[in-house]
Amino acid sequence: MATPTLQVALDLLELDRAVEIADEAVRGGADWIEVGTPLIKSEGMQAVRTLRERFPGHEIVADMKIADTGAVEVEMAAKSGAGVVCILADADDAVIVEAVRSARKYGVRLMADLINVADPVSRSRELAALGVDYINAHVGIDQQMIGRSSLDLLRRLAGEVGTPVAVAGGLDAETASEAVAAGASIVIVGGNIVKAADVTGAARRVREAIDQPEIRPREEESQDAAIRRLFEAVSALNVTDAMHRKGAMAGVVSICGRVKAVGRAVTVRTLAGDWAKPVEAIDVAGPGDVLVVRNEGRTDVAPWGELATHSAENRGVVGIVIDGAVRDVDDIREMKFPVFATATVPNAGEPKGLGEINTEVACCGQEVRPGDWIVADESGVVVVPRERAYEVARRAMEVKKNEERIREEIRRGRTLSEVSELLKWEKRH
Ligand SMILES: O=C([C@H](O)CO)[C@H](O)[C@H](O)COP(=O)(O)O
Repeated sequence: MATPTLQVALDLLELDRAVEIADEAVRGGADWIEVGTPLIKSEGMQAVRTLRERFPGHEIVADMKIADTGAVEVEMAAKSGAGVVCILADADDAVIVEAVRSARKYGVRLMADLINVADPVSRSRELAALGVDYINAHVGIDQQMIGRSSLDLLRRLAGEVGTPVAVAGGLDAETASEAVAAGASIVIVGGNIVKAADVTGAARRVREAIDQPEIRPREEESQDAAIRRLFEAVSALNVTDAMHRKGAMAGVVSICGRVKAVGRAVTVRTLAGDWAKPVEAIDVAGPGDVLVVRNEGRTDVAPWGELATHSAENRGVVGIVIDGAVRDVDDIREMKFPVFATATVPNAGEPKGLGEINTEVACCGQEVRPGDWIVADESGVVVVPRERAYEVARRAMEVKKNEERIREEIRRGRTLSEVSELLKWEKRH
């Protein structure tokens, strides 16, 4: 079998950064350079021309995702220097046929992107018959975030399609190996190379993985375990960024400084200062849960203190969030237990038992339902609706990865404004 091709996908918005990253990726062993769809939308065909000039020895792939006017769009990309042009597999046959005619005329190859195709095997056969050169088993970035897998798609095509098959969608060194073993001849990697601080190192790891595929047995992981693993690896900031800057509680701070809590919410609504329900909730909670207490928003009386914290810790509870005050702060700090509150106050109320456990509560500006996920650290507390938890956790990890490259570019001397291109992307009115 021929050595698989490594295609690096430059899904960036800015050409200078893309050229720099492409250069580093090529040094790590990337063969083909893909001008990603976001880059084409941001910089137009100039991105294809520039990369063609800067990398004369490498194939340039224009990820046009063509949906209409097949001939014209292939012509644009071909005349700008692309050798491979991407079209949506789902485009009408009329578009595909025109794109193929144009590709033949300008001496370029067509890659059909299976993103969102209902019957990938029969569509791939149809596309091959229409003259498409490569099939790309691609699961898009938004689809990856809800758990779709490009390897699953690739495996469905194995042995069914005559044309060379590419694969794209969240691949890294480990999954790139699996992709080659599953029959991919072109392995496309975007984020896991271009977002790395060390792009060359990341590309090299994928290169080695596809040249000498090594399949390690994968451990099964439940969705809950994956959510927890991802949330534990990111910050509360990454999580709110992933939620379009939403979900953060207002005015609640960490009592113990640098601590972190990740878990599902057990909610408590209590009459101000009535500490019976918060303490009873410890027995309702299980290991890995976070108690979220609404104390009517009052800060003059504490429904929580050191003894409750001890009891919660023993039970395996991993954090407490109080829309209200806490006391025994010195003892809690010694315990380094993650307690988040809006205030501290010495006096407790009485255990009268007025309130509810595990009903919806409004806490510091956020609705919290039992089972919602809480991610809390020194910057504050973020609530993630339970039905979106997996997607948000995946997106938060992407935010974190993205920041790795930005941090590296700042370290090299660019300003944050330059890296983020703030002026270019100011909203026009
Ligand atoms: O085609 C892509 C996507 O639709 C954005 O344009 C990506 O290039 C492709 O998914 C590869 O990127 P990663 O999924 O980040 O590896």
